[in-house]
Amino acid sequence: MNGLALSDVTAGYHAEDLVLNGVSLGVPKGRTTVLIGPNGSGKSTALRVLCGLLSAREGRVELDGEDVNATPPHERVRLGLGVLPQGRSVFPSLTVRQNIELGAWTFRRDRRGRRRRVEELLDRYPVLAERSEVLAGRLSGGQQRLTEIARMMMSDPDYVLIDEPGAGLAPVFVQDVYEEIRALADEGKGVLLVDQNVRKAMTLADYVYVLELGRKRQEGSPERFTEDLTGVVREWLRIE
Ligand SMILES: Nc1ncnc2c1ncn2[C@@H]1O[C@H](COP(=O)(O)OP(=O)(O)OP(=O)(O)O)[C@@H](O)[C@H]1O
Repeated sequence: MNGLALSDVTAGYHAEDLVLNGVSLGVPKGRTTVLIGPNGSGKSTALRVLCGLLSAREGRVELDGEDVNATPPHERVRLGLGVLPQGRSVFPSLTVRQNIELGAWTFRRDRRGRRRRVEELLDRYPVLAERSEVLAGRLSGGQQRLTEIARMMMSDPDYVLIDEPGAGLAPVFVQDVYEEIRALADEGKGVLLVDQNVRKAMTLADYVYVLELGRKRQEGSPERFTEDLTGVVREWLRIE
């Protein structure tokens, strides 16, 4: 079956405790799937299992029908997975172009292909093209995040995992980053977005999963949640 999926997955960091407890979710191509839940509910852990930084103890991790639980992260990139991790991950003392080139794992034996792909991405993101030889540390937070997106796009992934894309960004840049995420789904990629900014994430969502204490609590179309979003969030925060 096409899609990226967790099926009945249990996972944890220490032998004695489980962080994910029988979680199933699916990320189809061309759609934005949003994963929300209170702090510590296991959202980032689910992303780690999907990208291969943590193995599932039980259950299946599927990429287009193939069980990839034992497949290392770099191989998953080759199979079509892209990751935008939480927090800043540009190298400030490298140029924008060099930062983008760092996503070239799939082109490591193809220098010409690598150069061509960097140029394609600079064409796609004119803001970065204008600053391609500038050190990434001198860019605004929004431009740094865009550089990270361009780096992720070097391998032209089918699925992208995005963790808290607006965190640490000034509000004026947040909207641009969400627009870019929308564009990724519009061009056919399967997007899995983990976000604390529930309202913002809902504006992009085609389908929503709610995690609580490592279990799937609810799932459905965003309309279902927007009607009672305040109620859901109040419940997390334990507001009476
Ligand atoms: N590297 C780690 N080693 C040990 N425990 C961890 C590690 N990362 C997360 N945990 C624990 O796993 C649980 C789930 O954390 P996770 O980061 O997946 O939650 P989250 O839903 O993404 O939370 P947040 O919204 O705060 O980012 C928490 O209890 C956390 O303390």
